[in-house]
Amino acid sequence: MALVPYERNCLPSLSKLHDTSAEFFFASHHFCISQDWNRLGVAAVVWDAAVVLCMYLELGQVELNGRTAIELGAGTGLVGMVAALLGAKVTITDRAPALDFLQANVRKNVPPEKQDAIVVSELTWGENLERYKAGGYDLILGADIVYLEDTFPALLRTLEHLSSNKTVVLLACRIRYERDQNFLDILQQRFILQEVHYDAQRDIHIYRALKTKQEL
Ligand SMILES: C[S@@+](CC[C@H](N)C(=O)[O-])C[C@H]1O[C@@H](n2cnc3c(N)ncnc32)[C@H](O)[C@@H]1O
Repeated sequence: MALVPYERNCLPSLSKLHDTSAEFFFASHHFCISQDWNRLGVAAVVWDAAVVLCMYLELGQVELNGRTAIELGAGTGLVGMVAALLGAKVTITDRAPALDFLQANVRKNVPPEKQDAIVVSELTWGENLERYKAGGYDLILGADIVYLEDTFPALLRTLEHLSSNKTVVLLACRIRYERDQNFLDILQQRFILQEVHYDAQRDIHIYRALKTKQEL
């Protein structure tokens, strides 16, 4: 059963959707990501936003080496794994039903010497946030996590809880509906928001959010 309801025009192309694996080359490493749309829905396919965020991380414009990062709504965990291979210590999170699949992808794709750089952990937005250190991360990563209006207040609370004044939030988004833009407008009331990248081929925007004014 799908984890969350979906809308037809939100989906990756049907051919990609039913592939049981997807292959990528990032951070000098070959990834073979297992996918299982039929069993787990949105959390078990690699979305274009994840691919574009990995490409952006590879550009080196964000320091990852020795940094602590957390990925929200990680799905297959591709972004978090790439961040770890680029030098970060990463907590890769999603809702409980997605975690076994996510953990299996991490075990399968991350070389043994890098496994210690990754922790897979449950984080449902807005819930039990005290389990995660307030302001405890240098970097917060999210690919295609702005899509369910009901979750927007909880997602905002989560971003606020995890961010310090030095945290960089990177959100890779396809803006499908007015409500997605509304979330960014609300985010902009609490964070300094800037579009830092746009992939025209895949129609994915990357936004950087910072809690307070600082040197960009
Ligand atoms: C469209 S998928 C994106 C997955 C992955 N980031 C990617 O781009 O390939 C949205 C992800 O957000 C997660 N998600 C949805 N609602 C959530 C919530 N309330 N708390 C935590 N994660 C949630 C889903 O389980 C899913 O993995």
